Amino acid sequence: MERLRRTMMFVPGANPAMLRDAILYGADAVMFDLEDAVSINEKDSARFLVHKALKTLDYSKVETVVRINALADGGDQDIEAVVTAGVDVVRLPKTETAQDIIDVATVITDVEEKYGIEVGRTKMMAAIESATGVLNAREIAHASDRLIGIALGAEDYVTNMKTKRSPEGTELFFARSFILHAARDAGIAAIDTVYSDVNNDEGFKAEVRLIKQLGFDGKSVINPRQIPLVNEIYAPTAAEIQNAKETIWAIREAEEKGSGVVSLRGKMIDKPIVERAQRVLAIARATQLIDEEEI
Ligand SMILES: CC(=O)SCCNC(=O)CCNC(=O)[C@H](O)C(C)(C)COP(=O)(O)OP(=O)(O)OC[C@H]1O[C@@H](n2cnc3c(N)ncnc32)[C@H](O)[C@@H]1OP(=O)(O)O
Ligand SMILES: O=C([O-])CC(=O)C(=O)O
Ligand SMILES: [Mg+2]
Repeated sequence: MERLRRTMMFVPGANPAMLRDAILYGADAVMFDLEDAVSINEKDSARFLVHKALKTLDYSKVETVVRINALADGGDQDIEAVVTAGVDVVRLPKTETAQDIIDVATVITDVEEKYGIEVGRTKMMAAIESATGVLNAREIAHASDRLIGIALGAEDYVTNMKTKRSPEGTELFFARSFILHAARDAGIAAIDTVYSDVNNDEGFKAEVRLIKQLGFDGKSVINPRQIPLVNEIYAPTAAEIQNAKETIWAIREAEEKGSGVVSLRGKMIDKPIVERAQRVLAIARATQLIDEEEI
C-alpha cells in the first residue's frame, strides 16, 4: 500500500511552539512553511528554526514536508537548509511549468551531492496555484522522478482567476479535475487545497466529502482540529469493509471455478471492482480498522 496522505498540516515556519507540537496531532504529514505564512523580515529566522526542528525532533512515521520560497526569493537557501536536515519532501509553491520543477530538482541534486546525501533521497511536490499552472499540470506531474504528488493551492488560484471561493467549489471544479487527471496519469498523489474558514466544521466536512468523491488522496490542512474530520470521512465504513471482504471472497470462489466474473447480491464483480475492494481493505488495514492478517 502506498503511503497515506490524507492530511498535510501547514505549520508557520517562524512559530517555534507550533513547530515543536506539530507532530502531536496525528497528521499524516507536517508541512513547515517558509513561504506565505512567513513575513519577509522573518524569512531567515524561520529557515533556521525549520532546519533545527527537522534535525532535532523525532518525526517517526510522520512525513516531513517544507514549503520553500521560489528560487528567485531565497528558495536555494531554503533547499540547502532543509535537505541537509533530512526533510522528506520539498514543496514548490506557485509552480507554473515543468521547468520550475526541473530547476528546483537540480538545486536539490547539487545539495545532496555537496553533502554526501544519497541523490534522489529528497522527494518533491508541486503546488499549482494559477491558470498557467493548471494548464501545464500534466507536464509538471511528469517533470521529475522526485515528485510524489501535486497539490492545488486554491487561494492564489481563485485570485488569479478573478473570482473567490464558494461553499460549492464550482470555481475549482476544472482545476481539481485537471490536477487529478495529471496526478493519476503520472501515478503520483493528488492533494487538495486548504480550507481557510477554520471554525466552519460543516463547510469543511462538505468540502472533504466532495474531494474524496472526486478521488483526491487527501487535503492540505491549516489547523489540528481539521485532522480528525478528514480521517473520519476518509475512513472506510463498516459496510464498505464488509462489502470489500465479500467481494474478495466471491471472486476467489469464482476463480477457483475458472471464472473472472461473478455476481454478488445482483451486482457484477470483475477486475476493477476487485481492485477497488482491495484498496478499501488496504486503507482499513493501514488505519487499523482490520487486522494485518485479516483477509
Ligand atoms: C493560503 C495559504 O498559504 S495557507 C498556508 C499557510 N497558513 C498557515 O500555515 C496557517 C496555519 N494555521 C494557523 O496559523 C492557525 O491555525 C490559525 C491562525 C489559522 C488559527 O489560529 P488559532 O485560532 O490560534 O488556532 P487554535 O486556537 O485552533 O489553536 C489551538 C492549538 O493548536 C495549535 N495550532 C493551531 N494551528 C496549528 C498549526 N497549523 N500547526 C501547529 N499547531 C497549530 C495552536 O498553537 C494552539 O496550541 P496551544 O493550545 O498549545 O496554544
Ligand atoms: O496550497 C494551499 O492549499 C495553500 C495556498 O498556498 C493557497 O491556497 O494559495
Ligand atoms: Mg498560495
